[in-house]
Amino acid sequence: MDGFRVAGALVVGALTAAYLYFGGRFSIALVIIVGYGIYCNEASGGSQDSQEKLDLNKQQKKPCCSDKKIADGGKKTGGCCSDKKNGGGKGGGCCSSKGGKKGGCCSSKGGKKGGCCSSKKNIGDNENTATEVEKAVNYPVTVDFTEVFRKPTKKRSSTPKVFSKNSSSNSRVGKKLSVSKKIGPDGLIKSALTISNETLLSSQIYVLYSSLQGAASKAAKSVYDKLKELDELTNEPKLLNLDDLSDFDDYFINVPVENALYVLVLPSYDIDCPLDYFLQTLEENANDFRVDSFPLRKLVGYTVLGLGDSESWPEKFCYQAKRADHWISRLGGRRIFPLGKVCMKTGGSAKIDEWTSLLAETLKDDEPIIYEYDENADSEEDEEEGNGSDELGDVEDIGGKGSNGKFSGADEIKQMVAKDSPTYKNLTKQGYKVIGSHSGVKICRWTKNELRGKGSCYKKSLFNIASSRCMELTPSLACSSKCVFCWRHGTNPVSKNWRWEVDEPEYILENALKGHYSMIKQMRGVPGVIAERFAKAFEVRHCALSLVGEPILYPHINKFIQLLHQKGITSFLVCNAQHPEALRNIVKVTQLYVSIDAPTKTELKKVDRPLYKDFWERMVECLEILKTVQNHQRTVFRLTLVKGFNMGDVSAYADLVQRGLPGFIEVKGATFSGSSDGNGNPLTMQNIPFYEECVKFVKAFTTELQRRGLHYDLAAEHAHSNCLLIADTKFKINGEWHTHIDFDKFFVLLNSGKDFTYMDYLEKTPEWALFGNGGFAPGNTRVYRKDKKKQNKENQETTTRETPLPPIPA
Ligand SMILES: Cc1cc2nc3c(=O)[nH]c(=O)nc-3n(C[C@H](O)[C@H](O)[C@H](O)COP(=O)(O)O)c2cc1C
Ligand code: SF4
Repeated sequence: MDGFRVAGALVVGALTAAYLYFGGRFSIALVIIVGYGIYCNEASGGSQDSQEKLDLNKQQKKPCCSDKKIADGGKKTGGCCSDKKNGGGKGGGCCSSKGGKKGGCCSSKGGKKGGCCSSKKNIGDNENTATEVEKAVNYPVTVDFTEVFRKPTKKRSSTPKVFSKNSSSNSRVGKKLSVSKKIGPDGLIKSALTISNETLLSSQIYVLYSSLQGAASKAAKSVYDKLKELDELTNEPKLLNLDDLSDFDDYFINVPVENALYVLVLPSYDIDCPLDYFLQTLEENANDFRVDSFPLRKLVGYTVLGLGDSESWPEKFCYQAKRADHWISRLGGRRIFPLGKVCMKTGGSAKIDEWTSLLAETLKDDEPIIYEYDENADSEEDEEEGNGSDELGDVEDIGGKGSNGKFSGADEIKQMVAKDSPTYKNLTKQGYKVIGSHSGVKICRWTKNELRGKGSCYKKSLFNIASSRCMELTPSLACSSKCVFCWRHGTNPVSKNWRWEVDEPEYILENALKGHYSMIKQMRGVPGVIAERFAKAFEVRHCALSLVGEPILYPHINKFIQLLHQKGITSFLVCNAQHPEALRNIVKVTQLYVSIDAPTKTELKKVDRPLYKDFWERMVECLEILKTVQNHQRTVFRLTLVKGFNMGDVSAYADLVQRGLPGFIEVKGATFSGSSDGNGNPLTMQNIPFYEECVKFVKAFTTELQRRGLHYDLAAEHAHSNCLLIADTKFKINGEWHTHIDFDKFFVLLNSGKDFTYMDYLEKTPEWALFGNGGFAPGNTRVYRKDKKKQNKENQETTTRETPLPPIPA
């Protein structure tokens, strides 16, 4: 066959040459030669060609040189190195075979199909296949860090420096972060992210802490001081208390600056504490489909230092720090240094120093920091099986596994204020009686004052309450806001919803009354106590449901109110306008308050620091409820004025009044409750308005309401506590204000079972309580403080600004 083709070629060649010799056209001669070539090729490859292609494909799935089958028997299929037969074969060239037409191999520049080794064209063709080959044999994948350790383009250095010893010429300049995927020996996909020390040193470090008793706050300060000493740092670190953050999302979904690095210093408590809310927020964000899956990838990195007590809480040692570490990692944070766990019982501060020094060294060290994580760890199953952890994460030992697959530490129903908690100690130290695990009573200073004939509270002036027979109580010490003027902020539990053990309403009322009466009893030796008032004080007539926290959070609030009424105790319920559903369902109360702490969304966020993201919508909904579903109640807007926060815009307040149409608007200047250090209350005396400023505000407010055609006017006042009352003019009957309450009538109506409204239990406002008359109740003797000028010798005060007062009364 070959001889025939050679002869044929000679004949065709000779004929073509003769054709040209006799003046034939060159193009036609070329066509003849090429046509013959194709003919020969078809004839020889013909039947074998398709099989050849198949074989070739098979070969491509295998490493070339070691393919025994090909080496032994391949004739026209792409052979390979050392295949002598194929060495000169036409169909399958190999090493150094320059002329191979098909299936070239090593160095084969011209190979067209199924090549190997360094044939450029073939490598390109087989790229995907090659990856599969690697996977199939589970080749170790080299993680290339080289592009990472380039100095970032910034002022610190003029010449780009290669930091890594592993760097190669392939590195791409300017990339700070490299992600390489590999399959670990366990078959799980792992990623390695690396970060340069230059990036760390030029980051903005935030030392964030939470502390109940001060240890974590001290530790955070020491970490902060130590990091501040690092000359290599471009930016001075910042020290922040987590309790002072008005919105965790500003730091844990968004980041304050693009080069932020967090160092968290966290204690652990197996009782309810503010840290719970922080952890709950992290967890919620990690599971919230509306939140970007890895919002904290924006961070340069983070690390957590946990403080705890391994002797007393061996199983829950630093469990909250571990949880924080876990959730930040789940949110995409890159751990740049291992979680520290320090037992504060044994050499705590030395260990904190050691951890901090190592952290500082790590920041400076230009060795690669490799952060590995298991991408499969995102599912709860993995958490359950402990797969979701890495060596540093150490998450599987955080509590046990709850029935729903979450950590038991998170699942356990805790007590809101357990007896051994710092909150409990704080409260009792300040004269509170904690009832059960979530309620509290405290005898109010006005109750004591009235017992001694020294004046009554503003509710006496505005609504006829007998302060000496009033019990101030909350069935929920926890709140869903962190108001700037709340003196309890920083230690009381915060939560959007109820998540604690629940005490029965009967139990709470019985023990609250016991607690209240025991506190009254203590007054018997106090000079000046009026015997008659003292005796009557053992028959509580009013219950101010406020004190601290959010009473409406308590799941049995309605039952509790009904129990009060059954005992002939009136109910003054104050709520924070964040729980519309609960408000909608609230039963008849003597007076229903809604706190309006600011007139606009921005200001409300600033003042109340609410936990709900839709806090404004919630408040607006509550106002609508007052106007509609609850319009049979005696409704009151309570405004607490804080200078510099919420005293600017009477018009915006008027908008809210239009929405809710309350019967009354009670305006009260905020009370100074101590300095901001420690309790997270940012107010100073400069934020406490003078009474004159409150009056000015109220007058402007009333004018604005009237300008809008709303029938409100200034009705009463209690100058002593910076308090004024604006009322709907429907309470001005025959030219006389009726802002007071006929309590007997209220109970008669309530017990009648008939429908009734607030207009059915009114009482005339006495002269002394009307606006302009000061509101100091008769039967009491005004006492001036020694250091205070007697501005008014009558039984009347004008301002409370000079002396810090106790917390805001109900
Ligand atoms: C009531 C209470 C509960 C505690 N629970 C734990 C705990 O579950 N795990 C732990 O490791 N440490 C626990 N501790 C120890 C504290 O975490 C440790 O004392 C820490 O230093 C307190 O920090 P702080 O002073 O900043 O609040 C508890 C301490 C108290 C008082
Ligand atoms: S201030 Fe509040 S708790 Fe105190 S007596 Fe007046 S209404 Fe009652």
